[in-house]
Amino acid sequence: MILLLLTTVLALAAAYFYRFWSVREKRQVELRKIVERKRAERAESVKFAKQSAEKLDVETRNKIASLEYSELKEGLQSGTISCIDAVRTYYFKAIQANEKTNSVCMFVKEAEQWAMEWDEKAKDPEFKKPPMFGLPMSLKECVPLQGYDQTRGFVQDTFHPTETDAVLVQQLKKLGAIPYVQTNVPQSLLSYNCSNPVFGTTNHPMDKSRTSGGSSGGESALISADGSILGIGGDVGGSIRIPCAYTGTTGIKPSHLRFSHRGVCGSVPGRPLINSNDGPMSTRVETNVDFLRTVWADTWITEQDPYVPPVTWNEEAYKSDKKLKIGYYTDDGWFTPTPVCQRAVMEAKQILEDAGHTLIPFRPPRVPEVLIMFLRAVCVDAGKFLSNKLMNDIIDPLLYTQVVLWMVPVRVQRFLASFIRVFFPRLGNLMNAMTLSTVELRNTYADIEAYRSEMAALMIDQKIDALLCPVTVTPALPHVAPSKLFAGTSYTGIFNLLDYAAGSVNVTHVTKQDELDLESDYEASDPWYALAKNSSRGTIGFPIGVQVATPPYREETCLRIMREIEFGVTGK
Ligand SMILES: CCCCCCCC/C=C\CCCCCCCC(=O)NCC(=O)O
Repeated sequence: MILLLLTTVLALAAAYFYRFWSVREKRQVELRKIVERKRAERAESVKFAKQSAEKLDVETRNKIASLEYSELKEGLQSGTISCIDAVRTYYFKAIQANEKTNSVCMFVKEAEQWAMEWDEKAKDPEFKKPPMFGLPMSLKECVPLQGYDQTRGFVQDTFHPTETDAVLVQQLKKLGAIPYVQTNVPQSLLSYNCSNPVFGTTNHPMDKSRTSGGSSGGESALISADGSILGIGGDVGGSIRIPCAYTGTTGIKPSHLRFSHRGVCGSVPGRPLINSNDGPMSTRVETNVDFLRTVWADTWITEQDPYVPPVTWNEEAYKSDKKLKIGYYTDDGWFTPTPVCQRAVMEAKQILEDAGHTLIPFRPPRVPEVLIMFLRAVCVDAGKFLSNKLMNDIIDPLLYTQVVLWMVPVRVQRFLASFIRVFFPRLGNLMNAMTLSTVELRNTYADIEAYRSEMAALMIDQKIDALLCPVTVTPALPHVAPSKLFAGTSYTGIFNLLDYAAGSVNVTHVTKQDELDLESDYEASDPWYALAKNSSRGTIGFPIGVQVATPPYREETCLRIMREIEFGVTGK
């Protein structure tokens, strides 16, 4: 009798799994066909951009291609450069950068037409050129651009072009900027590598086996390979700052309060307290400054979206010579960064002290707990939304570790945590991160609000204007590592949890001595430290950035400090 019952149960289970597997296989075949169509569409768009770029003579192209941001802007304003020539130059540059990095999702064909329309308008002597007249700009793929997909790396979201531009894109178009290319992202956006089944894997320009970071990794690869002069990324846990740090570029995530989120869908909708925001990325801090100074010159954004407070650019704060008090830390007490990431902070500290600022040791309290709050609130529903989407898609192999973690039922995670804690305490603790109930989630929201108050009090009491710290724990990682090393986001995630402005700026490069220090001083005391150590080997010459953070509405001070660090490093 028992044997019969057992056989029946096993047969039913096998039938269920067979059905599940065959339905999924059928869907996978459909999805693979969609990928083929999308890739063909991308190949067409590359062909179009190539043909357009070839219409420009090589001499003019080389001249425009060699210009710095301010020179290009000036040339467009004075009329020595036409919008169409600028767009064709940047089509050409992006094609070349893409061949090296696979950073482009789609070229924006309409960019040609928009450029010609602006050139036509400029023929009228009465026409007043808008401040971004003719500037080619790259956009992270998830930024809503009318007529183009925002797949976020999901095959199921291809061929669903958005009908309305994001408020920021509307503003950019009005200001004369020309979006000419969409750049790659990791599937789901919730990762700091850059790979998806639709457009493939984006590579670091210095080494194909490493990632350019994520989720704005298409942007960082394109910009650092000289295929874009200014791009828009997005950041909910480091997605602007980590790619910038990995590639030697610079970017800032403003507090989410300063941009509109109308019609914008991040990695997980319905996420009230871990705030994502768009932000500029480029090779120079002043390019980012110019961008934010222009889009915040008036209250246009607030007029389109009443939820955005009418706070305009504060030039006084950016230009101020008031000496600042800056709290710094090289180790957040959760994940000790590799020696080179700590050295970068100490060098930036020295630069700021030389400029007359006061730097004091400061470590945000209870970072291990903060990381749990961050992971719980960034996933919101323990990964249910994402795992449902992923189960109906082709899953990118570089995301497997993370996906498995989202698939394991939370009660099982909690049960396993008590054993895992014995030999891998840090993972054991994080295995309590995913929420079990709405009660737990509400408590976490309350904890985040309390933490914001606590940090505000600490900084006000000690009169601290800004914080300086590592961006992350290693130089650019091999593609597969970020999904295993999500614990390394404690340095960036905390500033999304606090909703601070936070930016990343290059300070140094990995040296032979850094590699020796890694071998002698960095203990591989658990699997995460071992992975960080192993992955950091062979990175001599890779760029290393630092992070500057300020409370909301102090983006100008954050940029001022970033600019001072950049000046101290480059002398220009
Ligand atoms: C072991 C316990 C289970 C935990 C499972 C957690 C899986 C990892 C989840 C989140 C990792 C967060 C990484 C964040 C990287 C930066 C992403 C970002 O800023 N994205 C932008 C966006 O989403 O818009």
